[in-house]
Amino acid sequence: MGSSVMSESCGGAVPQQQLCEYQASSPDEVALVKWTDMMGVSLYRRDLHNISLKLRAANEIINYTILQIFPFTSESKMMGIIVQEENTGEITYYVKGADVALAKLLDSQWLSAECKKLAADGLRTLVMAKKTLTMDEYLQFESEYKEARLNANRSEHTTAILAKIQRGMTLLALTGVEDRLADDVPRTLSMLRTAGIKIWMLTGDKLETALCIARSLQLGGGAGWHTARDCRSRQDAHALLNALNSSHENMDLIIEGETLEVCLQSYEEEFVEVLCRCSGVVVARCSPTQKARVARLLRARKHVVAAVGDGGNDVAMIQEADIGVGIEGAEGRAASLAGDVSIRQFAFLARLLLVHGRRSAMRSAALSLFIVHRGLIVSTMQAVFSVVFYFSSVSLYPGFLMVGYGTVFTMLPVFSLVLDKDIPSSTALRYPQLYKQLSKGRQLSYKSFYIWTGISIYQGGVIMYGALVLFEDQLIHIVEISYTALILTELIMVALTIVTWHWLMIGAELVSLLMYIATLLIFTTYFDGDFIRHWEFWWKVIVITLVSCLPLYIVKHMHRKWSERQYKNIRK
Ligand SMILES: Nc1ncnc2c1ncn2[C@@H]1O[C@H](COP(=O)(O)OP(=O)(O)OP(=O)(O)O)[C@@H](O)[C@H]1O
Ligand SMILES: [Mg+2]
Repeated sequence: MGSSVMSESCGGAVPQQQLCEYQASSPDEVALVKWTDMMGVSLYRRDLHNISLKLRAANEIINYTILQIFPFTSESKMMGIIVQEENTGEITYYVKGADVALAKLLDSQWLSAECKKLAADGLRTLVMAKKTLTMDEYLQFESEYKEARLNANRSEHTTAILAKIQRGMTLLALTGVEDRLADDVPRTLSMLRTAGIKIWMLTGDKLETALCIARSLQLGGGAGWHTARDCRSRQDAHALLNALNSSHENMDLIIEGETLEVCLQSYEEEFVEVLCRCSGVVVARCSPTQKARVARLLRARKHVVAAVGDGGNDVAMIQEADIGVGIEGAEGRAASLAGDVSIRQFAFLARLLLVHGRRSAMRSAALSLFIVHRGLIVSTMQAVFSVVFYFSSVSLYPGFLMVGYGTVFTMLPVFSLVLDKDIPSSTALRYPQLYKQLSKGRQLSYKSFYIWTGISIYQGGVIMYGALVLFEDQLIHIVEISYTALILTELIMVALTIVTWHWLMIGAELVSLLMYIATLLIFTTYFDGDFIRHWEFWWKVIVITLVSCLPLYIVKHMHRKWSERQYKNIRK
């Protein structure tokens, strides 16, 4: 009955089961249509205006004309359709939706008890109901509905008109569809948890279904699931907050979207604090806006939020989060189009975060620090030069050399750092706890910034002071020696930083070096060509470069050996 269920190429003499592929906005609908097919009633044809059903046993085709469709919205949590049977002319209004929504229309004790039973088994429940309308009733409804849709306050008016024909509906069926988890989901979640990531599940499902799924996913890591009781008022929220505050530190909490809303309205700060203390959080019956709100609340408290979703109802949350990950799958492409990153399976999330995420954080940090280093070292040299020459404003290097320094001589090796891999992918996946180190922010902290500032000042000072005071008195020779030492220092520093060599990195280093040697030989205006051929030039350059780089190499080597022994052990 779903407006979005479509059957393709079902006509003709070919047995339809072999050709049909059903498509729908929700996988539940496909499951239901496939099930009726197995039972002998198949969806034979479906277009915008007609539905044909085939009763296999009687070899009979029943045609329906679609009179109205009421699409699913997360506010109403149901969808409806009005159809007219072609032969009898009977008009029927069918509705299917969440039990909470339909329970308001049906007076059935049986329904809620059965729903709970199905949900406790982890099944996604849908309730179906129908009502037969006379032609007069339908025509009156149609004209009122049309009018309501033209009204400025459209949604309010249409809801009121719909409520009118929804009176006196009869329960038709209750279905429970298993939302089977993909194979690797529990393993992926446990890897992410080991990586220090807190996992919250926000779902539109019933509380019982959500709890069952959360258990099978082993989502909680605490002392057991605590179900937050319903809250309707500020007093309820206060009582709940007190109860939660006094309960176990490490509990796992499951709460309904509406209750969460009430609690947040009155005690936002306190409640978010309680939620953050829990080791597992599940919000059931969560509307798309509530999902987005949760992401916003956490971001406002300086947590980094990655939202992962696969349905249209996750789009708002994905857009609200720091990192939105959309999964392309049975529920369409809305989430994957909205996300910053799109993946095909939930299991790829582990690789996305633990390998690529970790690596890009490391690489961005290394690149940023190197760019600081590259700029600061040459500024220090200019400063030393100016100070020695009585604060004169003479530029140490002519513009052409400065351009060369910033581009062809150093750019390729520095940028090739984005190809560096500190550990192989398999190791990053085998030891998710390595990801945890990122959260300490050591890669790009004030400390690392100051260390690199210190290194730049030391190296700039050594190169310039060495070239000036220790060895030379001719300006062109000072320029030549210091500039060569500077380029070599930068190339050596890149080489010292690289952990895993990529052939492009070797290429970048060699190309830069060759370019520089070629420049030395060709541009004799800036360099004294004869001096380069002198052994004196080279040993001076080598001594200065060694003094600037060797201490760093020793310190770095010792640091790696001593302080990161644990980390080094797993670096294969
Ligand atoms: N196409 C539909 N027709 C009728 N009812 C639906 C439809 N889609 C969802 N529902 C009902 O509305 C409820 C809320 O749906 P919603 O799409 O917000 O979340 P969900 O699909 O249950 O879970 P998730 O957030 O994990 O995707 C569902 O649990 C279901 O009972
Ligand atoms: Mg859904």
